Amino acid sequence: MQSTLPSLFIVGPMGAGKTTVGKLLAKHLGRDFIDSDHYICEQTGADIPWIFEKEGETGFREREARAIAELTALPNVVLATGGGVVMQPQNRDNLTKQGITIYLRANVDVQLKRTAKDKSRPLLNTPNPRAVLQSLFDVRDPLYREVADIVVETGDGYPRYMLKKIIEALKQHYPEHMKS
Ligand SMILES: Nc1ncnc2c1ncn2[C@@H]1O[C@H](COP(=O)(O)OP(=O)(O)O)[C@@H](O)[C@H]1O
Ligand SMILES: O=C(O)C1=C[C@@H](OP(=O)(O)O)[C@@H](O)[C@H](O)C1
Ligand SMILES: [Mg+2]
Repeated sequence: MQSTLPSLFIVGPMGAGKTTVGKLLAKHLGRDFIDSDHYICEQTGADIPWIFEKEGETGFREREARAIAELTALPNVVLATGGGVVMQPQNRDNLTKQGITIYLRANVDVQLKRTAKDKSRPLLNTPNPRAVLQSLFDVRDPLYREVADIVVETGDGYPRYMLKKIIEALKQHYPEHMKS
């Protein structure tokens, strides 16, 4: 029975497809979808570039930690997080204890391609986004792995294919929750 499946949290780097695939996953499971970045923007009444500009990354991380504490406590949701969520121990703790965490893993080439045109990620507003993505990946990949119950590799597959892979992984890891 799907109703007993805990809340699902999606982590991974910028451009992995957390927001896009998370929405599809929520729809497929008939659950509410929440994106922590959207939630933070709603609560703040401002977008992410504005928060970074006025409050710095530190201000954004404080808002993010409060949002994650609230959102990971909700039952029956699919929650897409921002790529930096794993940097704070209290976020890792909340993700680990309150639901099933899926690491959507993407290499730097894929991340670069998918984030190139979008200017809403302040950390990539730099002359060398590839170098930034690589150094973030080096630091964060072990932390994503630390919190993840499931790791799903995203290559060239379209969002629908990623959805299929996640459903297959959930069925394999949690057959008791995923009888269809
Ligand atoms: N599997 C995929 N294949 C192709 N494009 C994708 C895929 N997943 C996401 N995208 C595209 O990549 C961009 C970033 O996706 P997004 O969901 O915002 O990533 P994240 O939330 O992990 O940063 C969007 O333009 C989205 O349409
Ligand atoms: O990797 C990061 O530190 C960030 C990722 C972004 O979310 P996405 O991973 O959804 O792009 C957003 O939270 C913010 O720009 C910071
Ligand atoms: Mg996102």
